[in-house]
Amino acid sequence: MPLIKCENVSIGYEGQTVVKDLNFAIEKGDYLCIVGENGSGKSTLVKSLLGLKSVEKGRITFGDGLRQNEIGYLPQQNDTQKDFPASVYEVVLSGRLNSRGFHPFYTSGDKREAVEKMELLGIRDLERQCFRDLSGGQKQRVLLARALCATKSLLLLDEPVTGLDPIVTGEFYQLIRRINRDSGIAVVMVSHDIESAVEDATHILHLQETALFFGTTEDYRRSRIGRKFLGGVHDGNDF
Ligand SMILES: Nc1ncnc2c1ncn2[C@@H]1O[C@H](COP(=O)(O)OP(=O)(O)OP(=O)(O)O)[C@@H](O)[C@H]1O
Repeated sequence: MPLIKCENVSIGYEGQTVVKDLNFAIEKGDYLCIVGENGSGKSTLVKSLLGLKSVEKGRITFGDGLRQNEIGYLPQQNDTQKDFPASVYEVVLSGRLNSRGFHPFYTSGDKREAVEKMELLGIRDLERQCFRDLSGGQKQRVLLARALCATKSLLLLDEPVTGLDPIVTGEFYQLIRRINRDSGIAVVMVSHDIESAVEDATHILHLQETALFFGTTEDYRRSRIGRKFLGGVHDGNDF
């Protein structure tokens, strides 16, 4: 059974449908990149996967032990998050909040988990530092550790490398790859960087009002839509 299954899903705002008739599934250990132009509905779909926005039609179901509140989410960066006045440790630990339900206090297990994730991502030495004083790359590692504290099976990353320089971007992709391959955690990443997406992802969902393509990366590379967006198709007759 898939971790997430979307069947005939349409989502919109005040009667205006933004994405329609989406069908795709995410299995354990998959690495899915969601690509598409600005305004194609990527973040809207993310909100529905997280349960923050209801669907107009169709259904999203969760399986294989995943519950909707156990998705490890790394949101798109905004200025408020950048200035968050908390220590690295507090930010990472807050990843445990979603699964705590009505229990407001962290357990020793939660604290152990936060330390483990900081070690895994090489940020243990930053634990007492204020989040807002970190570099962009360090902040993303902290937010990734936070997301990992929230899940055992699925990470959802919304444009995680925006604003990072090419070296830090490469390091970040490498981390995600390692987590996906070594821990078997499924990754769903919204990305504008199609070229890097096809390097790492096992599956591609290309959105443009609906799914222009959903399937394996290999099939995407061979498809007309894939070759067009990867720069391989130059005339209207190519197939
Ligand atoms: N809160 C909202 N109310 C009304 N319309 C919205 C809202 N949020 C997004 N939209 C519209 O929905 C469409 C899809 O937006 P969305 O942010 O999901 O696209 P996106 O693919 O994530 O874009 P980008 O790549 O620029 O982040 C756009 O036309 C946008 O204007």
